[in-house]
Amino acid sequence: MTNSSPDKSSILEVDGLTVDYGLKGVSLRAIDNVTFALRAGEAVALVGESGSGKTTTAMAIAGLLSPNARVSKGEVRCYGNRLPIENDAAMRPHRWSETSVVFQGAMNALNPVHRVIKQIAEPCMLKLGMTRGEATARARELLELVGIPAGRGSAYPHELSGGMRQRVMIAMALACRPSIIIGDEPTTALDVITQAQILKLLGDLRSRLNLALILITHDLSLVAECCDRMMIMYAGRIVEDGTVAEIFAKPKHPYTRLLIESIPNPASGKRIIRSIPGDPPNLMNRPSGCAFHPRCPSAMAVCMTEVPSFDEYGQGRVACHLHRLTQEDKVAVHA
Ligand SMILES: Nc1ncnc2c1ncn2[C@@H]1O[C@H](COP(=O)(O)OP(=O)(O)OP(=O)(O)O)[C@@H](O)[C@H]1O
Repeated sequence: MTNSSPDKSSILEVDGLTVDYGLKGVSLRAIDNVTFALRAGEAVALVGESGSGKTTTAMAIAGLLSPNARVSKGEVRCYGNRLPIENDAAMRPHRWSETSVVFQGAMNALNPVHRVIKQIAEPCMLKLGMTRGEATARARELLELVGIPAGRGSAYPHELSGGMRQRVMIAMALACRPSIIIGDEPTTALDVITQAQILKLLGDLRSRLNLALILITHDLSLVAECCDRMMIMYAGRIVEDGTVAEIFAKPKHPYTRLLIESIPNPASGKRIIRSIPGDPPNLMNRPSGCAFHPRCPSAMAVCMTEVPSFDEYGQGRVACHLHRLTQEDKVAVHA
């Protein structure tokens, strides 16, 4: 069983998902044939440079795509049921129920004129059909669950610290008892200590509630700390997917290797960090073949013409012609 082929324990299956944005009369393919499965309680990081399609993937799963987005191909299934992600009205009952999102910058997401307890109680009334009294009791429980004394629920967002506001966002995300939480850079706006506390909270909640977590981040050190698996995206496609331990120890895609080499590592004593040469591609003019080929130090002729398909290894998969060639060489040597 591999990560690309879901087994019975998969709660989420993303199958060939392809999303285009319409922009001033032209169409931009933001994600292309994204396929993966997620098991209950699993924590997966979506990693890649800006514009690689991480947020589009997450918003499609959560049914929160912007109005100019179009799901051109593929589907998302939750517990085996197809979600109507392309249809705003049909998606309404599913939103925040199976999958919830914790965005960065809670101040923008919270309503400044309502007390936070009211904001947490609201989805409980709307989605779970609770009375105001029941919803308020649940909101108090949720506040305690995320480490805020229930009495603080009478505060307005501006009366809370950044870390507490992010905890409120997590409480809201949990309100409708989802199985999957998506954290879209959930700690980016916070200081390092608060960041660590919020990540610890997400980790604790994950094990207490058996939540699956999709963490979108640029920060690979966070991935190493809190995820089991990572998927690396480049120009709208997954290029590598595997366990965090395996990928950090032995990245197979040249892009993954360069991403990992670009993290500062004081322990290594290296003073010069290698940055990835060149810029991420313009998706209006996507490079042919493997989209990474213009920046790849190992590019070969085939990389310019053919989109690499996935090769599966151990618990992972990688889309790279070089990897396939190296494997074929190994087979030839052993023949
Ligand atoms: N609403 C939109 N309309 C048009 N293009 C969009 C829209 N949202 C995203 N895009 C484009 O889609 C591509 C993928 O963007 P997306 O936000 O999914 O990437 P990302 O990896 O999450 O980037 P970041 O790390 O900067 O958030 C980018 O080229 C982006 O400019």
